[in-house]
Amino acid sequence: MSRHLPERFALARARAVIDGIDDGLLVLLAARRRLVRTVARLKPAAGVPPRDLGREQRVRERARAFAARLDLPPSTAQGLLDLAIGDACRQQGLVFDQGQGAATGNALIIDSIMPTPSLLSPMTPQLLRLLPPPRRIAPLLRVMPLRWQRRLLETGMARVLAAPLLEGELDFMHGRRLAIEVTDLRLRWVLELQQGRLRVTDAEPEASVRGSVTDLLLLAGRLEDADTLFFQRRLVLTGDTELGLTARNMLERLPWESVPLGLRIALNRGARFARAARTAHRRENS
Ligand SMILES: O=C(O)C(=O)C[C@]1(C(=O)O)C=C[C@@H](O)C=C1
Repeated sequence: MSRHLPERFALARARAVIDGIDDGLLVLLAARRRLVRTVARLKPAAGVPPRDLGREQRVRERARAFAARLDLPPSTAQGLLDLAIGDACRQQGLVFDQGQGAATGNALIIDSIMPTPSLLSPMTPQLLRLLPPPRRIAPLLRVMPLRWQRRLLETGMARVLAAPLLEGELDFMHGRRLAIEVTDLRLRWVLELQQGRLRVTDAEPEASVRGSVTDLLLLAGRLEDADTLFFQRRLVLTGDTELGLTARNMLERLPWESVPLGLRIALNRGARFARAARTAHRRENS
């Protein structure tokens, strides 16, 4: 029995992380539902039918193409999207037939009047403006318990920083505490290197890196470099300058190629999306 102990322990840990990821999926599904509510309100005024099979088709095709790049079986992506679209249909009182997506009841199907993707792209900023800005998403994130946030973050960092961690590039963090503050999401995590892994701790930080979720994502997705972000004060360093600067230099040298491809794509897409949404919101407010 005891010879299985390390494996049992590792198994329990891995399952706990899976639980955290499942929670993340549910948070995203809840966010999708909120947007479906907005879309449902807009459709009658926009003269668009409640059920839109063309759109559903495109949603599925996008998911299939993205899944292929992530090495995810197409049927898994298909199943997930069927679930999300089915939920959105029920939410709007539309009858969802999983097979062909044929709507019954009162829902109108006027596929032919749907805009082609090329006509859709100029609308993107308008649609993006409908997304809640990060400060409005903050309360939604707070429903995710702190220990789940920690688990997600620790797992994410372990994957992104696997190579520098192995090569000892983060050894300067031993016993040091650096905070990452996501200002618009009102989130803060204090990081410390413990037994070769970056952990989130409750201790007070010695230095902090502060920025908006979009700018931090742009940095993580390599769409902006640390130098520019710090120079433009979109990222701000406070506290122990030496620790902060060492962390900053490390970020600068991060071997991006060593980050798993799927994660790189996800970070890059997430960052582009966040940037486009921010630009759309800024235009609206200017
Ligand atoms: O985009 C819409 O109009 C939605 O209601 C959302 C959604 C979806 O889940 O993606 C659901 C039903 C529509 O037929 C098309 C798409």
